[in-house]
Amino acid sequence: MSELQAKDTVRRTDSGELYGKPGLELILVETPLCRAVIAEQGAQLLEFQAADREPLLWLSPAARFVEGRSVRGGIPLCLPWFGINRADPHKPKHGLVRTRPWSLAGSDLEADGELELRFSFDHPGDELFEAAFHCEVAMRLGRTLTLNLRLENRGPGEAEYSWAWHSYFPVENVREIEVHGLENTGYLDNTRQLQRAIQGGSLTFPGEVDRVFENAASHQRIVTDSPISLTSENCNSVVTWNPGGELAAEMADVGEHYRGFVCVEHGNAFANSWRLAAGESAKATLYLRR
Ligand SMILES: O=P(O)(O)OC[C@H]1O[C@@H](O)[C@H](O)[C@@H](O)[C@@H]1O
Repeated sequence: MSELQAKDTVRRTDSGELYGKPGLELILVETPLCRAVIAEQGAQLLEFQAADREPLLWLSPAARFVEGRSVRGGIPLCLPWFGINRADPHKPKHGLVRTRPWSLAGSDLEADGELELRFSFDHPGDELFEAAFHCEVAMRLGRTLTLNLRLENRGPGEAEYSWAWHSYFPVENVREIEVHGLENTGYLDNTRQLQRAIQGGSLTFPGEVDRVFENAASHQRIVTDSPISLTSENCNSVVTWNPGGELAAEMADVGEHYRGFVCVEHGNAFANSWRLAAGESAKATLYLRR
């Protein structure tokens, strides 16, 4: 539907106005179906709440809003490499797009009341990541949150991309929740130099947990009083993370708040990384709701 109607529900604001911490430009969406806050930097969704539902995403009470730094919470997109850059560990963790300016390329209010926002990002190719690429993220904001990614390799040859939507979900106490949907799946344990292990039953978080599940199922459920459902298409890796108390104490934007979130991240990393030929593109989708 019309861009005009979308304008009535999409407002530009900033982190000073919304959180009392100036620093980043934000987009506030309010429709009869949901409320969302998005940082144009990184096309990072910070808040999403469907009408009559509890908030879907966790935004750290200690989050910082600084240009060039990722905000702790919501859904940062880690790309074109996930985690530590294995070729050069001195490069920034989780790639470069989460801390860069993106452009809001368009918005449409659909007939069913859902709002679609489209963001785009172009990387020219440089010393951080040699291949040029183009990235589009479409957010469909309704009762369900739907994220679509399209990534196009614009480099002259084949390039490898690993990435994830690094989603932070709110929980009352991370020690009391379970994640279902990863049973009997192999993982790389990032707390033990990526040793391989197999997840037996449901996943729990008694302390630091940092696991990369390759070739994972496309559906998970975070079991709390108000469960969260995660379904993806063409995301073959799932990463689960909570730093636990000791590590969190060293993270200024987490600290004592570590109990209040769990990360269940969908993407394609490690064995599932995308190898794209020159000019080739690939797509993935994530559906989240509670
Ligand atoms: O602090 P960052 O760079 O946002 O990363 C947070 C965590 O992100 C997770 O995805 C990784 O598996 C962890 O190893 C990492 O610590």
